[in-house]
Amino acid sequence: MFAALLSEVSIRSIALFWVIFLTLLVFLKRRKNLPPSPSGSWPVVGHLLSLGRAPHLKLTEWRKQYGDVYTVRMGMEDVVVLNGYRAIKEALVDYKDAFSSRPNNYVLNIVSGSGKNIAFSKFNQAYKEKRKFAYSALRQLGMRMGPGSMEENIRDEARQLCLKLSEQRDAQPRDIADNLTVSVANIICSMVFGKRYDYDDEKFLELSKIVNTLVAQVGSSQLMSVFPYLRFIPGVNSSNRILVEFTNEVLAFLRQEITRHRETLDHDNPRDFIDLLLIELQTHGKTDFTEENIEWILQDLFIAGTETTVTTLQWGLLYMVLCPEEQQKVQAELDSVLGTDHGVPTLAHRSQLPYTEATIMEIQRIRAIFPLNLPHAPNEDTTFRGYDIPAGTQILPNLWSANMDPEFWPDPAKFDPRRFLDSDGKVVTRPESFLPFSTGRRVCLGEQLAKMSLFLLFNSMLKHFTFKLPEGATIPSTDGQKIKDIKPGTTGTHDPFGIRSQSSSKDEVRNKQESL
Ligand code: HEM
Repeated sequence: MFAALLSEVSIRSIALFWVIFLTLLVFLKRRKNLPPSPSGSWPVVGHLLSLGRAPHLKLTEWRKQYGDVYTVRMGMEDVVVLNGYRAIKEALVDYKDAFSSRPNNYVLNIVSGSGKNIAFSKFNQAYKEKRKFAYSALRQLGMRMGPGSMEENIRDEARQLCLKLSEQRDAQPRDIADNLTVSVANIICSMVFGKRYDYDDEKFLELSKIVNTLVAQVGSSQLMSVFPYLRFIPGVNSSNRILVEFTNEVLAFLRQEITRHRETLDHDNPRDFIDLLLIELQTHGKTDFTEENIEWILQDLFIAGTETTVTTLQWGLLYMVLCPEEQQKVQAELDSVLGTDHGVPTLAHRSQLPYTEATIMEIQRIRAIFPLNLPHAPNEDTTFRGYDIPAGTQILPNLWSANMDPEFWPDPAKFDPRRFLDSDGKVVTRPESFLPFSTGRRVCLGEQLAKMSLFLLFNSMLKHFTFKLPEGATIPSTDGQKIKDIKPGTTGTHDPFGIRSQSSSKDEVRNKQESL
């Protein structure tokens, strides 16, 4: 009986302890002074169930009710969401010293050696040096003129791409994503290794496959970022294994290239990105930036630079297919400026091709490939708009909400390149509420390269081909809900669609292959 009484007392004490503990927890949480939070957060999972498969849409919808800055619970973690151009710019530009770090993220730590690269590095001295080195190397390569310049390398890829597409012209309708991936990955290879690979080079195909799988795996492992303990569950931990294995394979490949470069390095004649980084490191060696960082930075360029550009091109072609009148306008402008003399355009044509330029901007506005940007975090406890945001809190700048904001973009779901033209028909420079590459300290490092690649590849394809859906095909959806696997920090892809690339007007490839 005594034992029974004791156990009853113990149970009561334990229950009482939990009541007090949970009350204190709730009380302390309330005192955090975080931005408001939507209702409907569940224990353990938080708002995850409400966010669904296209969180950027739900987060944009919540903006109407909870304002530009609010807090959601991702699992057990508070995440502050920034909506609309003003709040995003204020945080990332006006408060750039505060909001330039990255949060801890289990999956991103695996693929970045816990921040040894640039993209997922915390904001510290080492980050500043890595970014400065990489930025200056990209600039030097970008400024080279003539053969071997970045522009010439991209034009060369554009020629190869058009040749490949013309070989496949009479074949079955196809998803040309693989061709685009080869072109874009080769642009990075030319820049980083100083060489390109053939379309059927096994080593190159293997590298592309590994990089693609890695990017896809990061996308599908986001639940593990929220609940890292899932990695101990059999079945789920296979994605953990793939992430580790493939990251190591990419690094091993890059290490070989770095060794090859070091052995043949000529300080007076840097050939490519690796040479420039090695020289920079040897001449101005810094303690916070070592040779190990070089391989992680190179991996950054492949991971951040390939799928992003390919997905944008795919969206572009899809919109051209769905809006044939826009496709015709772009082709008419290309024809009027390039005539039949130029196989592929040059960057010098840019200023003469405003409609084409505006079309590429509209593609990037209407389908932001990083709708929720990469996650940011405050470097230290920060007061923002009257709220107290602790250091390390995950911040999601909802780029989608800016790019699709009806205040800046009337009828935002309509594909209309004219939004980016002024009354004189010139391209509006630096339009507000247009943030495909984000803004502030962590703005995309490859923005210039990406813009060059998009311009030269997109226009070369439209110069030589008209893109159509196969006869009888179901019209692919561009509904944001259909963008698959969009999670913070990953790119989204639309459903694969078969595109038939056809010669324009006269049923022939527009320019003969010799002129390509
Ligand atoms: C259409 C193509 C691309 C788009 C839309 C894009 C977009 C972005 C965005 C939104 C970010 C996150 C910025 C932030 O955290 O606020 C980013 C970061 C980054 N991007 Fe890009 N990107 C593209 C292509 C490229 C290319 C071609 C490269 C390099 C070759 C590249 C390298 C990087 C790197 C290294 C970062 C991390 C920057 C940092 O944390 O300091 N990106 N990009």
